[in-house]
Amino acid sequence: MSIVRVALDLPLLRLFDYLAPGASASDIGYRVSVPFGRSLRMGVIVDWIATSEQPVDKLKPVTAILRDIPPLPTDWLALCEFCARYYQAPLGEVMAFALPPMLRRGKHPRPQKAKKDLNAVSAKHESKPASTVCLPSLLAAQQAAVEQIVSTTAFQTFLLHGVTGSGKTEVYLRAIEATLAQGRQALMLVPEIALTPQLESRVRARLPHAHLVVANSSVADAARARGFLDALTGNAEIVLGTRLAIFTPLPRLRLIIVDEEHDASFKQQDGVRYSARDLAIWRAHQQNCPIVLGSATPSLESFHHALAGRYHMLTLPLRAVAEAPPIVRTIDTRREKLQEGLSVALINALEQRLGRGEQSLVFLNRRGYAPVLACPACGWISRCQHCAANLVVHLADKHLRCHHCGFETAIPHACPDCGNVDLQPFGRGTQRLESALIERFPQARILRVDRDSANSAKKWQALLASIHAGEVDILIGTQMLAKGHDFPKLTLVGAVGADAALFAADFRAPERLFAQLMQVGGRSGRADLPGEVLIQTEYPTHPLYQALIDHDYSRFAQSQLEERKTAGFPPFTFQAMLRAESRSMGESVAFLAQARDFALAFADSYITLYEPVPMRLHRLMALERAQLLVESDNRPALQHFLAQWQTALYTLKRPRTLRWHVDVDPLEF
Ligand SMILES: Nc1ncnc2c1ncn2[C@@H]1O[C@H](COP(=O)(O)OP(=O)(O)OP(=O)(O)O)[C@@H](O)[C@H]1O
Ligand SMILES: [Zn+2]
Repeated sequence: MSIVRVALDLPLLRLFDYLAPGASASDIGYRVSVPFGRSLRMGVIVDWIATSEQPVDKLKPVTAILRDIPPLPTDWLALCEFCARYYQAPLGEVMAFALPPMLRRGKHPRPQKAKKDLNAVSAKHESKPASTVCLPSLLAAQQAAVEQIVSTTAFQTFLLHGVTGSGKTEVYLRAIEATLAQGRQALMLVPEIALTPQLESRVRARLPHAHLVVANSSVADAARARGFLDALTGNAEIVLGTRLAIFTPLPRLRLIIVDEEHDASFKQQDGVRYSARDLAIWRAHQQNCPIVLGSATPSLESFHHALAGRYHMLTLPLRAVAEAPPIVRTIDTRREKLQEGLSVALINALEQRLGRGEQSLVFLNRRGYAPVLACPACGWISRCQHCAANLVVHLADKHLRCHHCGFETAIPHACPDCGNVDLQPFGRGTQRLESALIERFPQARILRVDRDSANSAKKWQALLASIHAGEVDILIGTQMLAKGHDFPKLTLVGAVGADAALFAADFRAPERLFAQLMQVGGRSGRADLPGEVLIQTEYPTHPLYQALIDHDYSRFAQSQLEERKTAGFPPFTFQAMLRAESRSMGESVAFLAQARDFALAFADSYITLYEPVPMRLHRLMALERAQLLVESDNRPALQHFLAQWQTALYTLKRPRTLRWHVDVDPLEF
């Protein structure tokens, strides 16, 4: 018998066998079209076998094996298998996600007309570097980092800890260049789509002849499929993309770079809940090649591994161009009546920059005008009908909007409960800050950059261009602006509203706040002008702010690690979350309780199962959500437990509308 085993995109943990007369082991990795129920489905052949556990007369024949593109290579299948196993997802779902949409549907892109010479495989990176580009001579620390990376021929995880503006990107470029010179491929991951264009142009400027593929969800269907195939066939030399790029097949992969490795965007929060950074490390191990995790504020997980000697730490302690890092100060707002959220000290500093023709950035990580609209007469507040969240006031287009489900409604003229016409916006978002600054500095050119003002790639590029052209005096931005950008005329960063994150319930909140402030502060004083960072706070002596003032990531990180150790949080324990959502909280909790009882029967002493509880955002899009935390200080034990549990969970009785999923190494609580 010639039988193929197929992974189908179904929420089932099993594979499916089909008859495939004439098939052979060399068909493993081809996409295949098969009958399923009353329709046809696309899948991937993951095995070729002689006998099935199913009776042969029950097996249906495949409809067609699609050999129009080369088979997906074994190491790619192995990556998907690992991802499925580790993150407790069906293999077919992982593969469907890992393939570009066009290939997943069984189509393939039309071959592109040969582009004139652009990617000509001939005249590229021969011995001398691209002649027209003038290479900066590396600082000693950069040089040392590059040498260590390029001289490493086997698997090794490097943690490139470099302060903002220390020239990490320069190190990546050199390492990529060396990789390409050996005729190998490099993969570079960035946390956000918004960061790909500028990096792409830097790579292209440095390696103009290299065949570069960009992989992210905003790339058009055909181009994405073509990029995937270019990588698969070995034509592409550099793949640059967001987390999904980790699934690009690369037969000659020799170097992986994960920029801003601490960024939570590397973890997918729905569907297949994988961490691209962690998969990248697995992939580097699989390929026996070096991987570089870069950050000014490494994740505590990575830093912990580096301290323990599992990762090799490379440090860039100095900025590459500016003399000194920006001076960081706190502004004590305890005794001050703020003017629309702004302290006198910050206003003066902004004024000074205006006078000198320099740029400033006011950082507030909350978009909209105000987080809630309230009625002072009766206590009504704007709540989302579908979520356990407030509707945010968006004055720019006169709407109340839920930032969780997107529900929106016009701002009411009067209180829906008592008719009072004097409704008050409470708190402050970027739009409100913008109005306040326009009022205070009428002569200044003020630009707000957040997901509302930059809601398309085009708008975002236009905003960036006008900042670079020096057409802006004061920028107002969320964390969108905090990452990766180089604005030479920016000399002042003011942070407002940061305190909120100091006492958040999430144990990762301080880590995120520190990273955000460090990163946004790092936007200032990157060229020859000195930078200053002012943090408005009611807790000026808080150790987190003190560590920022001293530019001491390491002190902050070590004290956080101490706290995590005492509290038994990651990276000292490993976690997984079982979540359920349904039309009633009772149902969701009951399902989890049942799952817990079930688990108690086989969970060994390594496993701690907590009680099911409502999630913090306990209602989202009219679904009531609960979760159950599982913890262990032994990762293999946790993995073993989850695999058993997962199988059992599929058999549990549940209301038809209830959905559940497992999230391994969750970042959201
Ligand atoms: N050795 C060098 N000599 C001169 N200029 C350099 C050198 N290395 C980097 N630069 C320049 O310094 C600036 C910052 O470098 P780069 O963007 O690589 O830093 P980074 O660490 O990646 O920054 P961040 O993480 O803060 O975005 C860039 O303008 C870059 O061209
Ligand atoms: Zn909502």
